[in-house]
Amino acid sequence: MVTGTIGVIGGGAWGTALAQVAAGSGEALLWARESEVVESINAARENRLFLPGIALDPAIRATDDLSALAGCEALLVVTPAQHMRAVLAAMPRLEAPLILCAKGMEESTTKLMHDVAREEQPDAPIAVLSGPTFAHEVAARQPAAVTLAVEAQAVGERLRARLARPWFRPYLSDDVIGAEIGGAVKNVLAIACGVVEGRGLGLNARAALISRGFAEMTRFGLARGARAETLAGLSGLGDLVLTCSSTSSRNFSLGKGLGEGRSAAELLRDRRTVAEGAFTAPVLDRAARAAGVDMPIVAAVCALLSGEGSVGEVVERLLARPLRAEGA
Ligand SMILES: NC(=O)C1=CN([C@@H]2O[C@H](COP(=O)(O)OP(=O)(O)OC[C@H]3O[C@@H](n4cnc5c(N)ncnc54)[C@H](O)[C@@H]3O)[C@@H](O)[C@H]2O)C=CC1
Ligand SMILES: O=C(CO)COP(=O)(O)O
Repeated sequence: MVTGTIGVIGGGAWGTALAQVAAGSGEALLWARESEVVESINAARENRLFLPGIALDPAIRATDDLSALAGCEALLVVTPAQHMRAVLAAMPRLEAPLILCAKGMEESTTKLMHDVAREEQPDAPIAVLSGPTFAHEVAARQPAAVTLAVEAQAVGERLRARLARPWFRPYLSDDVIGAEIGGAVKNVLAIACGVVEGRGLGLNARAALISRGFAEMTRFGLARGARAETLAGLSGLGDLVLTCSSTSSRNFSLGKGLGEGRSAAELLRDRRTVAEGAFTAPVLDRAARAAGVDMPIVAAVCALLSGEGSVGEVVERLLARPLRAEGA
């Protein structure tokens, strides 16, 4: 059983919500880049910048000193995907388990987060925590379930015991690749579903897009070594359904703006919060083409983000694709 302090790297909405989870059975020490986040958590028990209005557990302490987390018994790594490598590289060599929580792929290398973490911290056991979890609901202790994927079962059981709450249920898996691919791909598909909403294309179109998007996720996942059952579980289909259904999703909201005719540049300018799908889309498109995997919805999202076509043209291109068998 992991009984000591859990470190949380990243004081955005999700890092703060996970600190709330970890603080339910011990101390959570959260590192945030922004001094105002550190001050607001320590002085007011609230993250006013990224998770306003939620009272935080007194067992959460915040720090701006990354090295202070080196002695923690396990570390939840919750920076945006593009910043994870730099943050892990800035830490001393770690042996405590790293629980990766970002949903994305590295732009410069097309690598998944566990590959990046292994390169930067080769001695640390790696776990992936992913699933349908809006931060504000988890932080308010509303019921949620996640996939906790770890290759070493004993490590997984220890982490699950430390993180499980009556309202937060981790389901163990050993499919680290599958858990990561689900979370990364669903963000891109959520942008596409937002476009459907913004353009007023209807609920039938959205359901079709979720199903055909899931077929793309499955094709890509299987090509990269994921298991189909993981992709159909909490971290894949579960998170896809959540994120494709609500403006609480930053990715869905971004797509909705695109569907309403606003440009990606305008929508992404001056953002404080992260919409990971905007970074993942071109990387995923590149990786899919390299692997010979057909991902037309992902390609359509890329075209919209890069301004290569209007919403009308991109939708028309998707609908003009040849008709084929459902399983093909
Ligand atoms: N918010 C949510 O409901 C959920 C988010 N996630 C994932 O968690 C990850 C973090 O997202 P959120 O906590 O929502 O972030 P957020 O959008 O609430 O905040 C942005 C975060 O990015 C950090 N950041 C910005 N520039 C940085 C840099 N140069 N180096 C390191 N960090 C930097 C900020 O400090 C802040 O922590 C993402 O991969 C997201 O997909 C996963 C599940 C739920
Ligand atoms: O990953 C999430 C829910 O599981 C959060 O989705 P957004 O990043 O689109 O807000």
